[in-house]
Amino acid sequence: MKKFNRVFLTVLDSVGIGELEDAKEYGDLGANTLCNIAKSTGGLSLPNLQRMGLGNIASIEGVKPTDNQIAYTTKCGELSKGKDTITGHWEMSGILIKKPFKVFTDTGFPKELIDELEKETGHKFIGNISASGTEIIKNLGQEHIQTKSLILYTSADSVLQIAANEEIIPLEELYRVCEIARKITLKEEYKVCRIIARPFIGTNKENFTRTSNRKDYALKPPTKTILDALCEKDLNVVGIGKIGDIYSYQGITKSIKTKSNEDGMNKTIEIAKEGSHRGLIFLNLVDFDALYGHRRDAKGYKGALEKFDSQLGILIEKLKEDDLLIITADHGNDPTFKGTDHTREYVPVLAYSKSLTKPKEIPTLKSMADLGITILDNFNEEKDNYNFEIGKSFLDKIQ
Ligand SMILES: O=P(O)(O)O[C@H]1O[C@H](CO)[C@@H](O)[C@H]1O
Ligand SMILES: [Mn+2]
Ligand SMILES: [Mn+2]
Repeated sequence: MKKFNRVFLTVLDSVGIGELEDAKEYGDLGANTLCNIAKSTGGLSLPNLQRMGLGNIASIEGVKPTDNQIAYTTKCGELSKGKDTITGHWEMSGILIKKPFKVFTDTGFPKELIDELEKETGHKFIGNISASGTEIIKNLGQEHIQTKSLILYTSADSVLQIAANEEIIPLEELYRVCEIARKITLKEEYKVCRIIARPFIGTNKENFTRTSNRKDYALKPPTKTILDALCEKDLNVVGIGKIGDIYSYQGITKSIKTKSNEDGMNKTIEIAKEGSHRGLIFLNLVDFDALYGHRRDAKGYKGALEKFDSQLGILIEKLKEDDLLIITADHGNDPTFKGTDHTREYVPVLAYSKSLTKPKEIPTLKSMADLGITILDNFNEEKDNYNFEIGKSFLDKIQ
């Protein structure tokens, strides 16, 4: 079987491709991030994804199906209970989340938790509701500047987010507060998946802008992941963008921060050019989700997809014969859908290498873990034996 020297796993954060069978349980019937963006904006122009075969996975306005696809294509479901970033990425690395992470969407956080936070950090907190991050800084930013109280909020995800103006609360102080919040919320009754520092700048609600100094403090993966298994084989596992944060730096040999999708792609292209080091280059492009999906900005989302597509052309060109590129997503976030939260969807899968002989459509994958297991399979030697609860390799199908 053909093996690859490096695997580039690229997660287009929130780029779903249609409702999953259980979408109803999530209130997400009808969600389809890619198709609805295309429909509502007069079609997408994605020449590189088109030649890879994206238009063969679903009917996307502007993206034509092709008989000469250059990548293997399919879509992939999610077995875990949840539709957030951590659940999706952890599933890719072999972890099945059976019990959804704790959320405080409808209630806000209990008073006891806020009291403890105030006591331990020496700060006051305002907000404590479920909100869109850009809206809440608009609404409470002025009060925050006047009183120096920190803005605390949640969403439909299992998150406790703390927003503060960088000129009022120095970044290091915000990070310190988030670390304390992380410790407190390790208690079972408060156990949210992530604490997120949400720094912003600006002087009034017209110009408050969040900065790229966002920092996530996630729970540690509960068990060994496929990333750990790769590290144990002395392979490189390079996390680009928020990958490091998502895995609490477990199973990562090198982490590279990024400022934007464009920056993430540029850094990935640089690595592609270098062409050494066996292993996994794991990239997350979060702008799709954070700047456009949650903001319900279909036009902006379209622009980001088209920008990605143009950089993808460069990446494809720079990849070596024995590199494998897999493009996928971690959940949906349909900007034409109600609310401002993620949507329970299939994700696209495109697998490309210069050395592939006859790319075609392959059967739908049941679990995102199939991606991780395929990567592990790629680096596996006969003697190796790993026990992951989920995941089936499709390496034999993409030869
Ligand atoms: O509205 P903002 O702050 O961007 O929040 C979004 O980002 C967080 C983490 O992905 C989630 O809470 C989601 O709702
Ligand atoms: Mn995500
Ligand atoms: Mn999100």
